[in-house]
Amino acid sequence: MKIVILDGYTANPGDLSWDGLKEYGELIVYPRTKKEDVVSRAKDAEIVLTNKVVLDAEVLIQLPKLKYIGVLATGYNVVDIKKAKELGILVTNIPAYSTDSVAQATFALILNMTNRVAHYANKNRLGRWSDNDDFCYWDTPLRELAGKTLGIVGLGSIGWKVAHLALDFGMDVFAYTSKNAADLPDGIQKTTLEGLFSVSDILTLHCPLTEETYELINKNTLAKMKDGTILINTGRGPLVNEADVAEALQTGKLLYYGADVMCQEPPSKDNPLLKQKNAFITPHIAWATEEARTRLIDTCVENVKSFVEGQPINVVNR
Ligand SMILES: NC(=O)c1ccc[n+]([C@@H]2O[C@H](COP(=O)([O-])OP(=O)(O)OC[C@H]3O[C@@H](n4cnc5c(N)ncnc54)[C@H](O)[C@@H]3O)[C@@H](O)[C@H]2O)c1
Ligand SMILES: O=C(O)[C@H](O)CO
Repeated sequence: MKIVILDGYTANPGDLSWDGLKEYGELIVYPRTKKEDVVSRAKDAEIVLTNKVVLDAEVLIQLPKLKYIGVLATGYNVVDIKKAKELGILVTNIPAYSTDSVAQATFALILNMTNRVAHYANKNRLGRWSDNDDFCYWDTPLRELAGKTLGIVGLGSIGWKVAHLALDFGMDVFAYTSKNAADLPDGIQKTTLEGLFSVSDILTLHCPLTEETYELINKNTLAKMKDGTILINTGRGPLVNEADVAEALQTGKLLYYGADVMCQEPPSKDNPLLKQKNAFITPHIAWATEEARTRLIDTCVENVKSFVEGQPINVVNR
């Protein structure tokens, strides 16, 4: 059995090991693969593993030996899962490996906006505090989270964890979710999408990228939000229309945009959000703690083992 990893570098830049996979076949690990090389690299493989290399219908039909795609991520929007199913290719993902890390990163973005730690540390390096007349100074709005309303789109593994952290901060928590209101823990209130837009001081996106959620945040939905809403996106870039978000940041409709993901990754240098003073963008690293990447690789090996043994787990296209 030939196993090909198309873009192994980000999950394992050298500090972890793919050796667990060697038990299940001949393993070839490419650090990264350009679009034009995908078919030639994957064509003899029964098992292909990808994090962000796109396997769309056009690619899949050129891979007749392929039996299994293991997505090295929770979000599996890079694979055309319907076409894969039609072709008899099983697709799995890695659920919940980075829940704690992504929830932490979500609050890192939020707390950066309320407390601006890097801003003050940088100014103080330049002598701003030393030159001050009083024992303290601030030149950004300082905000307390307690009593503010957090709106969550998608109450899965990450949304759930974020909700609990928010409750611990004393926030009021609302969620747009298909779960029954009665099944939600105390303190998390179910609402409609419209309801969520109108109550949230901070709105955070934790749903997958699908046809339904593509550009969920756009000119029209932004208009339904409170003036000065904070928007957080650690889900996927295309959950928002970036041009509309950039405009909302300029008009003040959005106070801040905090994102770990962008529509194009890496983004082009002229993406307006990168230069926007009230946008704080991290380079898709919420998942990338050593702890989470270790769990990712462990689950990847479990997924491949289960597939090879005929009892596949974490299948997303049954
Ligand atoms: N930035 C990162 O490093 C990083 C890391 C992990 C995951 N992610 C992204 O976060 C997403 C969520 O991860 P998770 O582990 O919580 O996944 P999950 O599958 O546990 O939860 C997703 C939730 O979204 C809900 N959902 C689906 N469609 C929806 C819709 N239209 N409206 C509202 N809710 C909807 C699902 O029912 C589910 O409860 C992933 O799909 C991925 O895109 C990003
Ligand atoms: O979905 C995920 O797991 C992260 O975005 C990393 O790819």
